[in-house]
Amino acid sequence: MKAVTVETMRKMDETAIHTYGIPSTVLMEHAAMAVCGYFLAHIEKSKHVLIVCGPGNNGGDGFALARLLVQEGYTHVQLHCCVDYGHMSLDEAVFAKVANSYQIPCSHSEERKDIEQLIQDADIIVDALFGTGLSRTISGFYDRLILQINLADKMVISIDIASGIHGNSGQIMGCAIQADITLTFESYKLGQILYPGSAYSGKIIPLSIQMPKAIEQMAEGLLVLEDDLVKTLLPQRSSHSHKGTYGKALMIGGSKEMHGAVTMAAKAALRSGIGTLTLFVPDCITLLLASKLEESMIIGAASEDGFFAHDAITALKRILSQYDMIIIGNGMGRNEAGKELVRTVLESDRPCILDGDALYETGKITAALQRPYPTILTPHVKEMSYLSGHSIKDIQQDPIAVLKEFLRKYPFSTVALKDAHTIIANSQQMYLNLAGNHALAKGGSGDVLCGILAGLFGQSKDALTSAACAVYVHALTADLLLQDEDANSILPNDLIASLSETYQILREEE
Ligand SMILES: NC(=O)C1=CN([C@@H]2O[C@H](COP(=O)(O)OP(=O)(O)OC[C@H]3O[C@@H](n4cnc5c(N)ncnc54)[C@H](OP(=O)(O)O)[C@@H]3O)[C@@H](O)[C@H]2O)[C@@H](O)CC1
Ligand SMILES: [K+]
Repeated sequence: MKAVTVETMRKMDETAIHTYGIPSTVLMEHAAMAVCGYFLAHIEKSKHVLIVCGPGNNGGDGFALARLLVQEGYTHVQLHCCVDYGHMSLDEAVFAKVANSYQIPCSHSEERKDIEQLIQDADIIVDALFGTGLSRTISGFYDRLILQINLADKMVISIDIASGIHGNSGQIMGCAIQADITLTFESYKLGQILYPGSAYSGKIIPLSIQMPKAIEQMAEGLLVLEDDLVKTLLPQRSSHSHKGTYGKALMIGGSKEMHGAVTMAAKAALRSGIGTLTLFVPDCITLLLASKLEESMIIGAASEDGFFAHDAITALKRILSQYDMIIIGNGMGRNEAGKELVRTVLESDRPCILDGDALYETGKITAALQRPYPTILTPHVKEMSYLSGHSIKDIQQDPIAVLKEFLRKYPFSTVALKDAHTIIANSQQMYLNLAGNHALAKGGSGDVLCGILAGLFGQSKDALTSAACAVYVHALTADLLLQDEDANSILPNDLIASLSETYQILREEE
């Protein structure tokens, strides 16, 4: 499954229609059948269903759905149509006439109180106002209608995309339906993944409308991470292997006040298959870490006021080349010595992972990212702002454009841009993660992700796939924990303790 732009979705529709010769009304019927299938599985036939139809094919889906629901035995189906036949798209008019011939009640009133009554009588409102064809700010009658629906506090199911969200940017075009569920066709639309569109979409459920498989495979878009895909990307372990096979990693970080960050990153790396792990930490926390981590080696470097001191740089230069990969940043804090440690790593030829404070320091020396060696960065939006020079608002509005620009500048980099929906990208390809939940919004969660990434990268040596897998494993672990525990109480250490279960699930054969 991919997340695509409106233009790509339109091209996919056109290919199905013109190259494969599938009539557009057949696609619309398939769309309505898919939505009807959702109703049959989740919604009782006695519920009062109000379907509000706009002027385009999204409205056509609504009319086609009305007929199917009635045919399946739904007893209270009511349509509200916002335009007359003359102002409908051709396909919508076809299905509007069919619904009419079934004598499904259809209101056309623009009177506020009439619509209010329909809304009050409904248990479920189906939003078929606008789909991917929304082209301008919503105003007038539609604006009032959307407000009335939002205020009614009924269950709202949006067809394809919550009306009012711009399908590419996720911006709200004046106003938007606040959906509980969005049943989206064939591919996710970028706008429903990006903020603020994602906040209006409710739970997004993709449904197939039986397009030829090759169309989606060829389409340009972000690949959405799912169990089946991650199973194919996850590094395999071989029975003929030894610790050297799975990476010799050096993890640089920690400080007197943030030793927990490097500890959790280390534990997650160890539980994600790294071959050997050596920690390089300020010497004031060496003993503390030694008492918490038995499986890793620990090198204490010069410290000052609880952070790395300048002499740590010379020590690092002496040992750096002995390792296959470097991880730097977790709990390191921000000081001049830390910045020079980051520079030392970036000026070496070692593949590296930059996390936490190392991302902040890298923001001051971005030219060093032009290195021709694998470099994985795991910024959240604020850290991406340091790295890219773009404002947080710009990044949230168009993360894909910011990522593309960044990766054009630093083509050996791989970025996991962390947000509610993390995007993982290199200059060739992008993945999108939709798994995970708010239990992850806690200090230390990012360190666990970094550790998972280190473990997987040590095994696969492939920056993009290990970053994609790490993000998904981290998120899926939180989702699995949420089945039995409350989000308040799920801690980063619980994620580490549950990693084995997640890996087992992802290694299961179909
Ligand atoms: N193609 C296919 O094969 C399939 C497509 N499918 C379905 O079709 C949907 C896309 O259909 P669509 O392209 O007709 O767009 P949609 O959003 O329904 O309406 C566009 C209309 O709205 C109007 N309009 C726009 N903005 C406005 C505003 N602010 N205020 C007022 N009016 C506004 C616009 O006017 P115009 O810009 O032309 O002046 C035009 O009349 C897609 O999301 C999916 O649900 C499925 O059936 C599967 C097969
Ligand atoms: K809609």
